[in-house]
Amino acid sequence: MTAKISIQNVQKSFRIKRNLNHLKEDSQPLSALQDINLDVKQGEFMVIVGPSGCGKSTLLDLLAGLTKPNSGQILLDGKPITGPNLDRGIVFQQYALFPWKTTLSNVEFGLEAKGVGRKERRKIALEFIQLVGLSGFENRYPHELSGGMKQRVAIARSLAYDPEVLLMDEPFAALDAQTRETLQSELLRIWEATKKTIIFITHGIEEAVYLGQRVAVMTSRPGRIKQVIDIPFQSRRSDEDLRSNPEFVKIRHEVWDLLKDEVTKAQEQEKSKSLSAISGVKSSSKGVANNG
Ligand SMILES: Nc1ncnc2c1ncn2[C@@H]1O[C@H](COP(=O)(O)OP(=O)(O)OP(=O)(O)O)[C@@H](O)[C@H]1O
Repeated sequence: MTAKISIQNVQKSFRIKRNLNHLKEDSQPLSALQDINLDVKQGEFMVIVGPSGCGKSTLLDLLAGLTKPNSGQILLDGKPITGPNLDRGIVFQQYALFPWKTTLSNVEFGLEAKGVGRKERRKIALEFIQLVGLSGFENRYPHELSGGMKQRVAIARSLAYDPEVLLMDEPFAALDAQTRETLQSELLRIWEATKKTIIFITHGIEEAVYLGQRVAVMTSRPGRIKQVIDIPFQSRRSDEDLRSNPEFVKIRHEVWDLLKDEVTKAQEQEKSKSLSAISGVKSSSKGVANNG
């Protein structure tokens, strides 16, 4: 069976300036992603977890079609992704809502772009506002909503135009712990109701194990897929507190074991990046002084 999404031998690098002299030849490649191979099934909830700076957002941008890989390809239903399209919905960490539009208009926005008529648009938007638990807040503006509510609007907006795949880039990272947990279980309910394929990026291990049917663990930069772990829980939304279930705790440890060396490496990379940035600033300001 063809995978819904197939990431094949994907590499991505960026050119970064070595110092503040804006000379083209003074840039060097930074390898962000290397040899990424991952197939995601139709209707699957796939979580990608990795340390800071390992290339998670870069991977999501590639899936969204916002950037292109240097080599390799990403297929959606067997066809290469060549740019952004309404077949993929995206929810970012920052709410990305239009501040001048109400909840209803924000949710209707993608439908408008898809050419859905006014009456139908309203009907569909109201259904999704209800699905995310925001009935009664249709006429509120984003500044009148809490962080969690704004993220519900963003989810409703992405789902309303019926994308094939929902891409989520740390959507709950900016929320307080209680709101985050509530939205995690709400998201599972919404996923079960809509049967969408979801690719969810996080650096939270507990979040990954709670949400994912499979969890792909990434290495530190250049990001590769270190291992993909199957999460065996059938229904995660039972009354039982799954997070304290011994099996859950065991898998959480397993993911942490895979991740901890990568986190240490990522921290070392960050440290040396800051140091070279400082020395870059020093040498470039010296350059300016010498030139003067
Ligand atoms: N446009 C860009 N130009 C240059 N370097 C970039 C660009 N985008 C990302 N990078 C670099 O690529 C690497 C991966 O970045 P990315 O944002 O994908 O990581 P991440 O895993 O999402 O990090 P975090 O968890 O901290 O958000 C980082 O070293 C980052 O500095």
